Parts: sequence; structure tokens; C-alpha cells
Amino acid sequence: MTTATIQSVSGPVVKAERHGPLSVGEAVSVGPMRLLGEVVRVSAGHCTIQVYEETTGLRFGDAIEGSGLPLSVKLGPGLLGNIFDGLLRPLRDGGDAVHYRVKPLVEPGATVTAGQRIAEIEGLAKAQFALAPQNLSDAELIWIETGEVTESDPIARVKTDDGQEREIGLVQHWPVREPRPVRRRLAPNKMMVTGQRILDSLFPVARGGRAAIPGGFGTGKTVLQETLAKWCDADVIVYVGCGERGNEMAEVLHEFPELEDPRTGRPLMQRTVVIANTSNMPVAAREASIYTGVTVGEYFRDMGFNVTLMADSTSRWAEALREVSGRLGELPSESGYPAYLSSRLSEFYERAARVETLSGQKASLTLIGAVSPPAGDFSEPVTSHTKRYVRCFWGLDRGRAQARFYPAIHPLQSYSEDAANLAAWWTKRGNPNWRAWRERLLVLLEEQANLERMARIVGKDALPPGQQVKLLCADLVGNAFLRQSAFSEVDRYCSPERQMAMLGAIIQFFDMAEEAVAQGVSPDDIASAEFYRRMSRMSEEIGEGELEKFQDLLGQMEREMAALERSGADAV
Ligand SMILES: Nc1ncnc2c1ncn2[C@@H]1O[C@H](COP(=O)(O)OP(=O)(O)OP(=O)(O)O)[C@@H](O)[C@H]1O
Repeated sequence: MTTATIQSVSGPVVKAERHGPLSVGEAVSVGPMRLLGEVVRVSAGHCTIQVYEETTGLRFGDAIEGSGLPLSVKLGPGLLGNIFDGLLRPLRDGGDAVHYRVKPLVEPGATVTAGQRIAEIEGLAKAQFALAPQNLSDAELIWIETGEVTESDPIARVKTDDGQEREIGLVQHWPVREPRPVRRRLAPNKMMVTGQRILDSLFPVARGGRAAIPGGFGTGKTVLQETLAKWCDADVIVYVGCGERGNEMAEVLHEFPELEDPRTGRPLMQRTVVIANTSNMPVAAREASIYTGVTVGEYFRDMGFNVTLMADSTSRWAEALREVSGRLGELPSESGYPAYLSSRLSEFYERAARVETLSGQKASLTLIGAVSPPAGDFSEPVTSHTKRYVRCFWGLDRGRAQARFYPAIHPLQSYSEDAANLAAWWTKRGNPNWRAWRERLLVLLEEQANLERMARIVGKDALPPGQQVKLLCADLVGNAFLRQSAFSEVDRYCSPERQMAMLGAIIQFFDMAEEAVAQGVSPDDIASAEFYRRMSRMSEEIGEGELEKFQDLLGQMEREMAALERSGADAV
């Protein structure tokens, strides 16, 4: 039934005369091509719609039909391993209908409730679960499939309280802008291990946490996100590419399917869903894509998985928001972005959480958004508003990137509010000193900035030995610990145990070096000792599975330091 007729079209924005009821947020089909749109404004006799597909060819007077439902996406077992557009329509031909093998987890006669895992879907690269619909209250299971089904077949039938029978399928439709319900939120006190030392040891993110990676052009956002996708200990990765340029997105689409999951040796795509939007795809679909991504993330979280979503980049998403807002004739706010930029960012980041699912599992959705501020200026609106909603801020620094110091995360421009909750996690993992060691490193790095400034003015040799040794310690932290190449066979992943051993060695070095300098040893002599050279290279020379070599290194340090102290004393 025609609910409205087109009066004007401007890019993705369609204004129409309304003949029937339409509500804001309702999905509509527009014109003879039945393009997908969403109502964004309703007034007496009129409505405004943003269209998610190319609007070329729409004409004055074309019909618009309301659906009565909010903009939703189809969630099902075919998501993992595939590539979709911003509205979750497959970008690759799915081929013939896939058959899934279903193994029931409940028996006829049992009571089934909303969100419950009722069957395991077997035969996929990664086992998944069929969930009871979210709007089902206690119902009796009458029948459940035990063989093979396609996405369109029912897998179970239930009898609800009012005696009605209802079929449950493999597929669910869910409105993208609405968070999926959970039983309760849990404290974010488990760390998401990334294998990147500067993150796990200095600026850790909790499972269910929110992090931003702001960085100017070429500072390493994409490499860092790819490294995280490969190495973080998530069960499922959702990658939302709001591509800057078509060819960059094409690279991602080409590269991602070829990446290997280093733990299993299988293609990384088997645990990944890619949602892609290039700048030449309709701008409104880009705006919707991050909500689509979060909805997919929540769907896998509800199955009981730990999910990590990466959005690259939220700046391009904000530009889409700005473009659509401009066409809607809204009053622009900072830098032309609409006044609701901030609330939209919060709607996105607020959906990160560690939860107990309706089915009773502990699961999480962690959100990591890259931001590409123009000219690397972190005070621009997208970065500054993002900062209000994330708990971890991993600021990439152009100077570090130019010096090829990777990852180019600047320790003085970054922070983690999750760190306070994660000391207990590190203690359980065998490092009760983590909090104290971390603080010591951060204080040292802060001091380093001041001392370097002073050294530039008066010359390094004019600094007192106590300050020179601090600079030596800070250099060691930079070269041996913070620097970590994503392309090094030995060092691209650093387990928490190896991080702990390295940090322990560094802290021991601090203590011994300070003591030695107090005894009259010159910092230059420490810097030229053989053990110091070995320490500076320990990240490359001591790999995973060789942790006993740290003992050997510490032994050498003790011997050489003692010798330096003795020769210092002899000289006196
Ligand atoms: N962790 C890393 N280890 C080693 N090299 C790195 C690392 N991060 C970045 N690089 C180097 O820096 C280059 C640029 O990185 P990348 O493409 O990720 O930057 P970007 O910020 O995504 O750029 P753009 O703004 O164009 O999207 C890479 O090709 C790589 O050579």
C-alpha cells in the first residue's frame, strides 16, 4: 500500500507527501526499484526518508511503502566468514542454499525461554548456536530438528502460554539501532589479551571494553587493527570498514580472506565477519554500518562468545553523518557535524559490555574504533567526543611513525581507565607486581620527556648521573619493551608470561642501575656493558618458549654490574 509519494530527491534524502501513518525509524521501500530507506522525520502531511541505496532514477510521484517495522538486519549462521555491505547484504554470491547440521541442546517437553541456546549448528568452521527469539517468554518445546536444515527451514516448534504454536528458525531479524537484551552486565575485569606489550602491560583493554585508536595519515591504524584481529584472544572478530577510498577497502577485502589465524593455522576469515563500505557506496549505508556491525557483534556475544569489533574509521562514518545531516537541512554544529554527533557516538560505544547472556553464559563485546583526525589534531570534534565515551585511548604519534618506532602509540598521549580493574587479572596470571611496575614505567616515561628537554638545552653530559641513568632506563623501556614490529616472526605476539618476564628484567635493571650509579658507576659504562646490549635486543632474541633465557640474562646483568661497581670502587 502506498504510504507516501515522492516530492523531492537530493542524494540519499527523499522528501515525500504522506498519505498514511509512518513513524520515525520505520523501514520503507522507495520507488519502483523498492530501494531500502528509513524514515528520519515526520510532520503533518509530510515525511523525510534517508535511502540506503543509489537514488538515481527515482522520480517525482514515485510510491513509498511503509513496513511498520524498524530498520532491521538478518542474523544467522551464514555471517561468519563472509563479507557484507552496511545493511548486511552479502557482497559475494552466496551460491546454493547451505545445509546446516543441527544438534539439539534441549528436548521436547522442556521449557524454552528468550535467548536460550537451543541447538548447536555443526559442520561449520566454527560451531555456532541457534537462539530462541528474544521476544519469547517461557514456552514448551514440542519438536526440534535433529538433521539438516537450510536458513529458511524451521528448526523447532514451541507452545506458548496462550496455547499458540510458534516456529523457531535459524535466522533472526533485529533492529540495528536497538541493543540486544542481556540478563545482566558484568564488571569488566577480564583482560582482552592483544599480545602487544604497550597495550597489555601499559594501556590494557578489558573484555567488553571500549578503545579508540586516533592517528593521522599513515601512522599505523590499519596495521594495528589487523594485528589485533590476528592476535587478540577473541572468539569472533567483526571488522567494519568505513573505507576512506574504494581501493583501500578493496585491499582489506582482498587481504582479510588471505590472513591466517596464527593460533589455528586456518584462514582468519573463519572467525571473522567483514562489513564493508567504501566512499563510493551510498553515504547513508555507511552511517548505518557501525550499528549493523554492533548488532552482529551482540548476536555472537549472545551465543556466549567473546567478540571484538573494529571500526575503521569512525571519522569516515562521522563524515557520512555530516553529509546526510547537511542534506536534511539541519543546523550544523562544530566543524559542520550535526549536534547529535556526540550522542550517536555514545549510542555506538555504550553497546560494548561484558555480560551474562539470556542463556546464562559469560560473554563480551569489545569495541575498538580507529579515528583519523585531519592533520593528526586530537582536538577535532570526532576525536574529542570519542574520548568522552571510550575507556582506552591509544594515541598514534606521527613523530614516532616517522622514526619507524612501531606501534607508534605515544605513552604520554594514551591512557587506560580499565587498568585499575585488571590488576587482579594479572595477579591471577602470576604477576602480583603488575600495577606497581606499570606505575613505575609510566612515571619514568613522564620524567623522560622533561629530562630530554633539559638535555637538549644543557647537553646530556651536563645532567647529574642520577638523571642520566633515568634516561638510560627510559631508552631501554622504549627499545626493548614498547617497540614491537607487527612483521617480526619472533616478536609480533608477546604472551602475558613473556611480557611479565621482560618487565621483571627491566625493573630489576632499574634498581641495579640506580644502585650502581649511587656507588659511583658511570651511566655510560652501564650503557656499554654487554648485558645492556643483550637487554636492548631481548624482544627479538628471546622468543616464546625460551623464557628460561631471562634467568641467564639476569645472571649476566648481576655479574657485570658487580664488576662495574668493583672497578668503580678500585678507581676511587
Ligand atoms: N606495528 C607495526 N609494525 C611494523 N610496521 C608498522 C606497524 N604499524 C605501521 N607500520 C608501517 O607503517 C605503514 C603505514 O601503516 P598503516 O597503513 O597502518 O597506516 P594508517 O594509519 O592506516 O594509514 P592511513 O591513514 O593511510 O589509513 C605500514 O605499511 C607499515 O610499514
